[in-house]
Amino acid sequence: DENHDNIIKIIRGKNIIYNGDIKPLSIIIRNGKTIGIKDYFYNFKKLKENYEFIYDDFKSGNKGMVIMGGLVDSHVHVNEPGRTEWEGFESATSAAAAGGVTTIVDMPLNSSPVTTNFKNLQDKIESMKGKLRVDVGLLGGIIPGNSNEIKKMVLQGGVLGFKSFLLPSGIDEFPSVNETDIQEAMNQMKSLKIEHDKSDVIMMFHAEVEDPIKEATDRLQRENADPKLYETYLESRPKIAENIAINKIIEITKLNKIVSTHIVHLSSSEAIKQIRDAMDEGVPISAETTYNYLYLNSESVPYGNTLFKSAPPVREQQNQDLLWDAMINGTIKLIVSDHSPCTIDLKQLKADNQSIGDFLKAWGGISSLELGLPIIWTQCKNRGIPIYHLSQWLSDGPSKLVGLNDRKGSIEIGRDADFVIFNPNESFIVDEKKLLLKNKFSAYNGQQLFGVVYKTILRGNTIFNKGDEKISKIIGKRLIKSNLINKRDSIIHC
Ligand SMILES: NC(=O)NC(NC(N)=O)C(=O)[O-]
Ligand SMILES: [Zn+2]
Ligand SMILES: [Zn+2]
Repeated sequence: DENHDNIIKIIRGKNIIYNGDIKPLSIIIRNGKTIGIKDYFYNFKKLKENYEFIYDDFKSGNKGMVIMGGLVDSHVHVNEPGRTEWEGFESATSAAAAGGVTTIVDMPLNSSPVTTNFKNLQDKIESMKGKLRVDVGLLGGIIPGNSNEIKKMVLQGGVLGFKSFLLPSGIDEFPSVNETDIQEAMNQMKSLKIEHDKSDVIMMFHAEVEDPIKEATDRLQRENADPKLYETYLESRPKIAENIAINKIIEITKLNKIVSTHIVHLSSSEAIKQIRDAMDEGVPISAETTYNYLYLNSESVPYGNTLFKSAPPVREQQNQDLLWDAMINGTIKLIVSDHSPCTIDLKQLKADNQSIGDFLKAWGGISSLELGLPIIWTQCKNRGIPIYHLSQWLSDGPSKLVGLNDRKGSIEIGRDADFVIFNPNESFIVDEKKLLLKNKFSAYNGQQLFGVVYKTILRGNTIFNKGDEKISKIIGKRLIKSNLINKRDSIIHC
């Protein structure tokens, strides 16, 4: 395939993010892998073989371009098979490529069937064939009574981890779990770690409990609060719903010691301290936050614009600032999209962009997969945060979470030659109609963002150039953890 042509390819740039720094370098690539990182003025004749440039700003002039490892987005709801009118592998991986994202990890819902057993996993893998524009990893789902599916989904299905909800997910086929269900799953995960030589994978949780949300919602409805007012929705999902859930997960993780757990899409800044204290005690727990919680704030959500609805909710500006503090002090090490698109009617909106939706009835999920790099860079630029953090937070953090960091993440010898080339000083106004996503409605429409993607490279192959309206190379692969690839059990490949 495209990765065995044995030709030496070179990327030479003045501003390459490498090893926590940004400097002029030449990157040597062969068969889809980074095999050398040399000085900008390296004498390529030393290679003693033909080579070609993928990108070289020595002649063209740098024009401020920055090069970093391709983004890894470990929290994407692709929703295929089944709900392909919401998204699908073709549109999701095309949007990813246009956004400099070279790896995505698909959540076990809102596809139908949900990925909660080996058979459904095979259906999912079948549905991926001939569609992948970037590399894709899969997560399984933990629901009541399916813990007997865990080992097979890892050892033969190659899932990178599991996800479960502590309250209803919004999808009937994917019910929430209680402590008993979690412990049953944990027992299987421990066995994977001990009996199957460390074939352990990450266990992720949607961390909100239901009671505080029910109480708040009932009170708001008794008070006749306006459901089209974002404030009403925000009050219906108080931080304590996250704080209690996270405390439960920390206790379960402490009890089970060797199974690593992860809090997805942390929004409550009040939970940062308990997560940090647990991490400092050596509890194998981590947390992510999302592009949305680090860019948007509740004060700015327009009346009735349910495109801004997610669960947990986008909270106040002050909460956003505290999440940024947690990024900078290393409590939160990764930022993901939690791309959760749906059709516009499920948002209680019409396609006219003027309509007003009911936040309490609308689907919870914000669509942002294609915009992560400019969303986060714009915030970093405004907050004076050095640009090399992008590689740590948007590439290395997510790839470490799902055990892919031997191949995916920041630029490094031995890793896949995945890169994004972008201009951090150039801005654009988000035009939702130009997004490659299937449902072209965005909470970010009209925003001025800095960081224009010029080129995306997947394993040494250019898959996107600025201005491309479709991604024609279909060279994405399904990703399985390296220690499982050569397992005696037959891994099913897509
Ligand atoms: N079923 C979903 O897609 N849910 C997602 N929805 C959000 N975040 O609003 C999520 O991650 O919980
Ligand atoms: Zn969730
Ligand atoms: Zn999600």
